[in-house]
Amino acid sequence: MNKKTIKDVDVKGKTVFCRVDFNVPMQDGKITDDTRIRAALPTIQYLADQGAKVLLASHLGRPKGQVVEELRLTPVAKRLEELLGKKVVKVDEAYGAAVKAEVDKLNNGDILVLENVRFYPGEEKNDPELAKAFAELADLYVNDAFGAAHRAHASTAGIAEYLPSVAGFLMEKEINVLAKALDNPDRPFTAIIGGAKVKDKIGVIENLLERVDNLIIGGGLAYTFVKALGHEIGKSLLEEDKIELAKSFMERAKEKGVRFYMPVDVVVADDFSNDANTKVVDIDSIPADWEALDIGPKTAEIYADVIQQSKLVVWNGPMGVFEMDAFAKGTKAVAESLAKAEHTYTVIGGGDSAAAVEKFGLADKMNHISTGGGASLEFMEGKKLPGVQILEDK
Ligand SMILES: Nc1ncnc2c1ncn2[C@@H]1O[C@H](COP(=O)(O)OP(=O)(O)O)[C@@H](O)[C@H]1O
Ligand SMILES: O=C(OP(=O)(O)O)[C@H](O)COP(=O)(O)O
Repeated sequence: MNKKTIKDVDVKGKTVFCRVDFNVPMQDGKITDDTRIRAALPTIQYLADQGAKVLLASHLGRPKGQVVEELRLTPVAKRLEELLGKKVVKVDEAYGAAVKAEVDKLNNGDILVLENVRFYPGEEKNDPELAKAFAELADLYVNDAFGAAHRAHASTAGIAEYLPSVAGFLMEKEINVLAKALDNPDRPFTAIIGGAKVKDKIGVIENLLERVDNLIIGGGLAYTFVKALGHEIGKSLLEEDKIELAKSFMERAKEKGVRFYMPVDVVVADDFSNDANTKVVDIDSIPADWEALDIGPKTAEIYADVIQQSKLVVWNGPMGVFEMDAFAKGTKAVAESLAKAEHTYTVIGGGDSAAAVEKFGLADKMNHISTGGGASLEFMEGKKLPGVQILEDK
């Protein structure tokens, strides 16, 4: 990464406005997965150890510019305190006189968690007045919120106009892993693209086709490709208006010498439910009234073989409706193959694929699980992330 990081600046005695992505899943006021808090610890710990006064800013959920009691960052600050084993102060606003008064009380190495930045309408509008108000609290801006790096908001982008701005360690790691994969991959390089809609993955498939050796397609989006090959797909997901695009992707793969893998068999169901009747059929035999909700065992075996032979695999999107056990086998087989591939560097592109790997208890077997779903997707599309662009070049 050609951006300055916290290692390139002196932070001792400085007040640092550190944007993190503490947008964690919550249920009944409890954090159900603290991965994102843990992922930010190296930066927070380093800043504190170096003698900075650390202000932590994050969004939580989508409160749309107003205070939503359940979306306060208080439980997050508490969890952070437990993880760090040291006192963390929490304030109920994110800028202004009351916050400034708390900041003035901080000693070097102290940590203060600000309130949910999306309680203010200016945040998502990237309002310069709000950005300035955030900047007035601090001497330095650190962006460690990779998961929100595709958002040009006041605390992820605007603030950098008013303060020296550098990346945190999580941001640096995420960008380095993804950039290495796209620009200088170890080969064979395989991308596995699944999930629900072709529409959401067009940019990623387009960009990856220029870079990979193998492209594996699965999930609901596969059936638009299957249809494009002339097979009947019954009631499986279809985006009629993307059939021509699917054809053009397959043609482009041929031109580029990219091996394009599609399901050869599938699990079909007579209902979109865990207790539906199911059977495994070949890809050219999907019954008219049934829908394909997972890849079949032959397909899973082929995909697993390709994974074992790859040096680098990037995975985005499940192979089937993995939330229901009846249709989780294909996604599980891919996850297990990745877990077992010792000579393969495995990158999980956030979102549902990360959730699937967690669900199967295989997270610690992956080399890199991105903390950003949308952000890693946009990066893999070749888009510039605003939260990175605004940081100072090395
Ligand atoms: N064959 C299928 N039919 C319908 N939905 C599917 C199928 N395969 C996967 N899905 C659904 O796709 C969803 C994930 O899609 P998406 O949001 O595009 O993935 P990601 O979050 O990994 O980018 C999951 O909820 C999953 O149930
Ligand atoms: O959870 C997030 O996105 P993700 O689910 O795509 O990884 C980020 O915190 C960004 O949140 P947002 O999509 O409300 O801007």
